Amino acid sequence: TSFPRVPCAEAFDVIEEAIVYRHCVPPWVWKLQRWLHVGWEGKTVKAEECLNAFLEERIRVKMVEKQAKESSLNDDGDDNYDLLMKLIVETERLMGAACYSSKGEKFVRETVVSLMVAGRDTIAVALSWFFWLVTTNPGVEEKILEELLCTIGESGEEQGIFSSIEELNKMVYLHGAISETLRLYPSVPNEPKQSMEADVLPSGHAVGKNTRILVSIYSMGRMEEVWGKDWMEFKPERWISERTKCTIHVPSYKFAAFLAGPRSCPGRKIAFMQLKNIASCVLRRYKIVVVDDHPVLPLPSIMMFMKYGLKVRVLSRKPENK
Ligand code: HEM
Repeated sequence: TSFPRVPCAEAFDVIEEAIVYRHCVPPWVWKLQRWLHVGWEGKTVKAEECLNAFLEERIRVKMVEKQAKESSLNDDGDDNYDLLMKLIVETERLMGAACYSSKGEKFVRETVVSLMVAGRDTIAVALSWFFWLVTTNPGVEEKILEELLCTIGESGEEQGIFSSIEELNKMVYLHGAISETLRLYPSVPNEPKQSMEADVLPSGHAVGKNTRILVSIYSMGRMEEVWGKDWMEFKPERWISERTKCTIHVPSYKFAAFLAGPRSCPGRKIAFMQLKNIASCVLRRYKIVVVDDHPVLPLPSIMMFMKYGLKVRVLSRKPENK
């Protein structure tokens, strides 16, 4: 069986590929293609129209919801909004209602696209690599399940797993397994940067003005001098202090999956929350078995996609309850 088609998700894939494409051809080529609506750029223009129409509709629905909430006689001042509602409210507050109607909607739509680019495939690819690593290291899977049982007990299943951030924070071993996944298979494997001025790197290498540098986050996670002789091993224990049994703080210049410095990922905490929640919901209910002889290889791209996806069998852990 195959999954249902989701046109806006397909449009999103085309737009993401355009980012890679534009790095591979001279700018005049893709700009001309875009102007003529041909080639990959022709597809991208259509994909943008599809995605924009989807987002405009979602924003319109949210605006109606917001107005209904504001005019409701029972408005109790509850500001427990979802992210999109919050974004609309804040944009309106900062721009003023008049300016919002001309520029605000575009701003909200573009912000949503940025968050989707930043937070969609990064999480999806991290989960693929996580499930592959965990299910091919059964000892790790057992320890995660044990930790889950200690943290939320049997009843957690009905309650939707974690009931608080405190509970989530207790999942130290799972945190280690996710960090270890991102060390070996960072969702963003390479970071291209360009120098604005000539400089000298801490290593002593001179860098000229306007020079392109490719930081390989993938290689940094696999350097013996940084991670030790066992760098190839998938070891969640690496992230846990033997003395305190708590998560060890690893500086972002060593573990660079979320990059370091002022432009590092602001979604890091949300990412860990999502990854921990999804990983434990799935592992608790299902045993994932990777199909024999399925080749698991990274695809050279802006994201650490699996070249052939991850083919698995999903077995219920509690067949008697089904
Ligand atoms: C496993 C998950 C994630 C990883 C590995 C990751 C990694 C990164 C990296 C390496 C960057 C720097 C990109 C660059 O400068 O070229 C970045 C930027 C960013 N990330 Fe994440 N990210 C993840 C999830 C998320 C999520 C869930 C969100 C938000 C919901 C998010 C929001 C952002 C934003 C807004 C930026 C741009 C920051 C800026 O340019 O100043 N990320 N992320």
